[in-house]
Amino acid sequence: MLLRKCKVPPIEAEDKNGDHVQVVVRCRPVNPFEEKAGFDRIVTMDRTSKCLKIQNNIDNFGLTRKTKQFTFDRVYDAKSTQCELYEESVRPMVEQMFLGYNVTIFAYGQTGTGKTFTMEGNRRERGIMQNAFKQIFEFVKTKKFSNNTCTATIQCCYVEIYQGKMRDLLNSSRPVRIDTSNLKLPCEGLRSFTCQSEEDMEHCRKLGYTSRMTACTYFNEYSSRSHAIFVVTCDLLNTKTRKVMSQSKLNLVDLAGSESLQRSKATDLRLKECCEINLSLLAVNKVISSSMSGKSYIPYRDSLLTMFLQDSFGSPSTKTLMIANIGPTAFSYKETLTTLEYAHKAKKIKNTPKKQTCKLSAKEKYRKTLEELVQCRRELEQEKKLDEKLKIQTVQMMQDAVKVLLQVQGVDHQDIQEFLKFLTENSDHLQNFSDLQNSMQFFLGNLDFIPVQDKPAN
Ligand SMILES: Nc1ncnc2c1ncn2[C@@H]1O[C@H](COP(=O)(O)OP(=O)(O)OP(=O)(O)O)[C@@H](O)[C@H]1O
Repeated sequence: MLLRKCKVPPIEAEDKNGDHVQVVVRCRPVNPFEEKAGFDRIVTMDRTSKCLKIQNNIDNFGLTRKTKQFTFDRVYDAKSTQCELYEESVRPMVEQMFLGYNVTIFAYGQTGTGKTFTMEGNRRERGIMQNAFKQIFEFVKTKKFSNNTCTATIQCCYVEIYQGKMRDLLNSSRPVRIDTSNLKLPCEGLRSFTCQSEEDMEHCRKLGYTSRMTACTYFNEYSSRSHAIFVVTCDLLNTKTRKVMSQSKLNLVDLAGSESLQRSKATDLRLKECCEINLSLLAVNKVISSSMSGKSYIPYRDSLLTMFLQDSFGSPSTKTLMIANIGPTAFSYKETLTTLEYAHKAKKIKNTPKKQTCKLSAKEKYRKTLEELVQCRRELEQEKKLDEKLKIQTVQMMQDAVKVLLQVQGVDHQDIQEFLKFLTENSDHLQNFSDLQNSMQFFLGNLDFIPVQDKPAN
């Protein structure tokens, strides 16, 4: 087991494991058209080594077969389930929203590769959205029951970008326009709904989904012709002090699919849509390239999509997960290779400055401590039995975390002192593994709600 000890400040700001854009690749099954035409399967994956290989098509002389290899944060082959993808790659990202981060999860790839299936699911399998709604309300309920010091306000809205215009998918009668000065939601006129349950959110999703622009194209019977962004905002309020403890959001993005103009055989409106989609995806590509090369000017303003998602690329308060969807056969070799190269490039974007030599701000330190504890709890849950060394280490880690918080400016000292007391009194009575887990759960449940002001630490 990998049990990392919480560091007592100063904590070095360079994060070795998590602040790059996370990139996973998902390959859909062979479709009936590819099956019938007998296209070769050209993509192979190894989930353990996270490595993916793609073979090129045999050239005109049938001579060369070259293989290109890529490594990503995770790879999912055609047999992988929605549930596996969610549990391994998405759940830890959504968890970050409760720590005050803005989280963006987006599906990218050629048309017909399964972006909408991945995000919205179908009648048989829940997609990322439904699973995220469940996770959010599980969190809200746990917190409300574990202590009554906090309330969470969860709101959602659903917007589509179609042919360079924004449209509110939950209220199409009102005009919507971009407003980047509004940090919480870079939009004006977009209607937000307050949700009390997972079902409320699902209702909004379904409502928006049915209003989306779709059309039958050469590649996909139900092709999305727009970029759709479902935004969940989460405001945590301390009921005792009435202070807002954190405001964060989750962007769930189903991008329209890229298409080769030549191969798509599109004409008229479909052709216009196709051009518009490709242009906005090119703008995303340029933003990724500029963020990666550390340029000071990032061309966010090149498209509505990049303006709306501005804080998803290269911002220190954002965690981003890109799901690159691809097809498995030689039918789309070129497009698949382009998606993989693009995704590989995105993997190099860092959401934090390269190296910070200054100390972390109080809020960052607080978040980091919570992150370490959440990670520790996850690792603990995978353990089969509790040994004495593990117990001592974990309790020590919780105590260190409390000390970190005590040194952070703006923390409500009285609350933290209470936890320290709780830990000291209880550590000797931890008899078994579930005691330790409960204690950790209790600790995290309460710790999450201690307000921290964003002042620099001493
Ligand atoms: N992993 C998968 N398992 C089973 N079916 C899949 C999978 N991925 C995609 N499909 C099926 O492939 C078809 C195309 O998927 P989908 O519409 O989600 O593609 P898309 O990338 O969103 O396309 P577009 O960009 O044109 O909107 C659908 O019928 C979908 O159910």
